[in-house]
Amino acid sequence: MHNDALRVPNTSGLEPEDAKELIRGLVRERRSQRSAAEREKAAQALAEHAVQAVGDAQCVSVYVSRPTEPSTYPLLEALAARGIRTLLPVLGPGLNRAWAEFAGLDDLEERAPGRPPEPSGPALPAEAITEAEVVLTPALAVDVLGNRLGQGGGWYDRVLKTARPGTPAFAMVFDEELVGDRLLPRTDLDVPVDAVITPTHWFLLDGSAFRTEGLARQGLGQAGSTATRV
Ligand SMILES: Nc1nc2c(c(=O)[nH]1)N(C=O)[C@@H](CNc1ccc(C(=O)N[C@@H](CCC(=O)O)C(=O)O)cc1)CN2
Ligand SMILES: Nc1ncnc2c1ncn2[C@@H]1O[C@H](COP(=O)(O)OP(=O)(O)OP(=O)(O)O)[C@@H](O)[C@H]1O
Repeated sequence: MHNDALRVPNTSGLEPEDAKELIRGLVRERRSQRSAAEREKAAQALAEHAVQAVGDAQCVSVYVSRPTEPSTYPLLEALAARGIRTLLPVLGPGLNRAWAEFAGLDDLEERAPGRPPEPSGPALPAEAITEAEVVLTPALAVDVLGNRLGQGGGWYDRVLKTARPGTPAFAMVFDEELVGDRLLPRTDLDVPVDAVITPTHWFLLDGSAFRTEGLARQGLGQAGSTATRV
C-alpha cells in the first residue's frame, strides 16, 4: 500500500523545469512499485469517482493510461456503458494534438512504442476538444491550488487552452500524489485544474470557478468519497 503522501523536496533553488523533472522522477519511482493487484483495485475505485465527477456530461475527454499511470480502462468502459461520448488523445507527427472517439477496449492499440494506445477511428482535429464538457487529464501530482505536474510534453497545457472557456478540468492521480504541504513548481504556461479525482474521492479545489454556482450550471456531480482506501 502507498497511502503516505508523496514527500516533495524543497526545490526553491531550482529552475521550474529542473524542479519538475526531479519530482517526476520521484513519482515515477513510486508508481513503478505498485503491484498489479493494487493498480487494478485503484482503477475500479477511480472509475467510480470519475463517473460521479462527470455527472450529466454527454461528451468528455479522457486519456488511455499507460501501465503505471492510474488506469482509465474501467472508466472508459463505464462511460461507454452510460452512452457518454469519449474523446481520446491521438498523437500526430511531432506529438501534434488530435482526438479520436473511444470505440471499445479491443479497438485500442499502441501505434508507436512508448506511446499510449489509441483508437483506430478517424483522427479529429485539436479543436474537437471544444466538444468536451469535462476534460479529465493525466497527472503525476497535483497541489492544493490545482497546479498539475504532467509527463512533461506540455500536451495537456495546450489542450486546456483550446477547450471551450469554462470547461472544467479534472486531474486523475493516486491519493499520495495529491500534494498538501508544498506547492508544485509551475511556469506561466501551466494551466491549473479545477478538481482532483483519486481512488478514494473527488472534489473541487478551492478557487475553482465550479466550486459554487458552476457545479449546478454544468450539471456536474456532487463531490463525494468512499470509505475504501486504496
Ligand atoms: N496515458 C497518457 N496519455 C497521454 C498523455 C499522458 O500523460 N498519459 N499525454 C500527456 O501529455 C499526452 C501524450 N504525451 C506524450 C508525450 C511524449 C511521448 C513520447 O515522447 N513518447 C516517446 C517514447 C517515450 C518512451 O519510450 O517512454 C516517443 O513517442 O518516441 C508520448 C506521449 C496525450 N496522451
Ligand atoms: N501553451 C503552450 N505553448 C507552448 N509551449 C508550452 C505550452 N504549455 C507548455 N509548453 C511547454 O511544454 C513543455 C512542457 O511543459 P510542462 O512541463 O508544463 O508539461 P506537463 O504539464 O508536465 O506535461 P503535459 O501537459 O503533457 O501533461 C515546457 O517546455 C513548456 O514551456
